[in-house]
Amino acid sequence: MVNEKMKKTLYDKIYDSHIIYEDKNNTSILYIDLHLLHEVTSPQAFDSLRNKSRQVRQPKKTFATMDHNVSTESKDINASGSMAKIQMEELIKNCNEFNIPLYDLNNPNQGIVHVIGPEQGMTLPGMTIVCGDSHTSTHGAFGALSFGIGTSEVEHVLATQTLKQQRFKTMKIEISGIMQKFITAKDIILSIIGKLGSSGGTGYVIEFCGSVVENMSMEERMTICNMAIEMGAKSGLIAPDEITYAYLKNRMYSPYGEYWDKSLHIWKTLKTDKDAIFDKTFVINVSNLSPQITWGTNPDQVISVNEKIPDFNLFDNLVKQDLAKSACKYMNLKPGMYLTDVKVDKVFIGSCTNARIEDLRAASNVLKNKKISKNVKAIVVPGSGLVKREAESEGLDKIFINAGFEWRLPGCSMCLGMNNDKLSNGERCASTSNRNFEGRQGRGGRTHLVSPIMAAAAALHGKFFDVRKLDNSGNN
Ligand SMILES: CC(C)[C@H](C(=O)O)[C@@H](O)C(=O)O
Ligand code: SF4
Repeated sequence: MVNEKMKKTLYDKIYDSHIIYEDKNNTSILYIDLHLLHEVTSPQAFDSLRNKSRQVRQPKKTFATMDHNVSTESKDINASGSMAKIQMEELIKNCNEFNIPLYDLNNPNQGIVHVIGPEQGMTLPGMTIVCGDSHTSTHGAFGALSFGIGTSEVEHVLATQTLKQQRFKTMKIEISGIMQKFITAKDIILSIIGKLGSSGGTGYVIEFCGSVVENMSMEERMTICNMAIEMGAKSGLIAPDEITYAYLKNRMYSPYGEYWDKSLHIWKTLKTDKDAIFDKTFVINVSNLSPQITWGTNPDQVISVNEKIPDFNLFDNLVKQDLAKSACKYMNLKPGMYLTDVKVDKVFIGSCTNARIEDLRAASNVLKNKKISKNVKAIVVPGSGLVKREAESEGLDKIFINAGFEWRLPGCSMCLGMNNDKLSNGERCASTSNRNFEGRQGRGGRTHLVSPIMAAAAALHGKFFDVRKLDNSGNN
């Protein structure tokens, strides 16, 4: 148990303030402030609740959206096939029965759960937030303790608004240096995952800090926390500050009037104490960072755009060598190759990692007055209805469409291919999403994770391209 006089990390502060009960083995029951639901991981939880004749304890602290298998071409519930239809219909039925607000296909603000939570002001500093979805870590960008849970835990939270938890270890990742032009939050988090490995964060909640993080927008911070899970971490956290408050002011569910002032007062205490001790610390300077691209089937198999695919015989352990070998085979690549010599078939700009307004602004800026390669099929899928409308009001849709992209409806889409947006066998994709596992975007599909501007540059050239070398004169 943490001694009250001890200096605390931000994680400990949030954790401690939500304990309802803690036993001598440090197992706690935590109060949950916000529970987010989507169509894929909630149906069994509701069924089970119904079977036990239980109610949803706090329907007003629960929000649902349809995102994973919605069509991005039509608002028709039948458009993504029968399984998708069943899951969406179940969600509608369950939300009606239990009085839970639902962002359904016809809601103008429907979108990816991790995009709409923050933009509607549901996600607030100091909260505990859960969802049956691993990328719930995204909400940590606001200084909220947020993590993914399994379906039986979804049921438990629905019924009790609490969750059994163990205290996790804490890791501090300090990001310093200067972010050069064309280097994005995506490049930073990919390079951190590359250095620490896909299990480097296992057992930890990671607090990201340092001058680079302090200067980041909320969109950039969300990209960082979103991918903390890809290094195995329980969650990512960033202390709230003026940038956080400015983002949250006047959002739909943000506190207002005197509640805003009271909240600010509390939010300002949400910082790791000066001498608090982390279980592990990692420091990275990003001044010399180049744009990153994954070459393998795991987010930690990543290189700079100007590097060759590594000779895995030089890797220090056999497991890593084997993984790299099979990844190269699946990806149809060889050590020593440059990805800038490799053609792409599809480009996907979307997902809860990189489908927010700033991501679309950045990508469209690269595409302005240019045409994508004839050999590439490219889609842009805004993270939410709000992002889509905002982008359209700025004319970004026109830039994408004129360049040759398809401008789609919001959803998870080709991030995981649960709708019709998939890669075919052997197709290669420059994707702004967060996972590149075998078959992630469709059976036999080959995914390379990149930033939105690197994805746009790949679309223009028909192969991977160093976005820093783009000609701004209007030629590709
Ligand atoms: C479908 C869902 C359970 C899954 C997750 O938890 O992450 C999905 O969102 C993903 O990104 O793979
Ligand atoms: S966009 Fe991708 S990573 Fe995010 S919740 Fe949807 S499927 Fe999961």
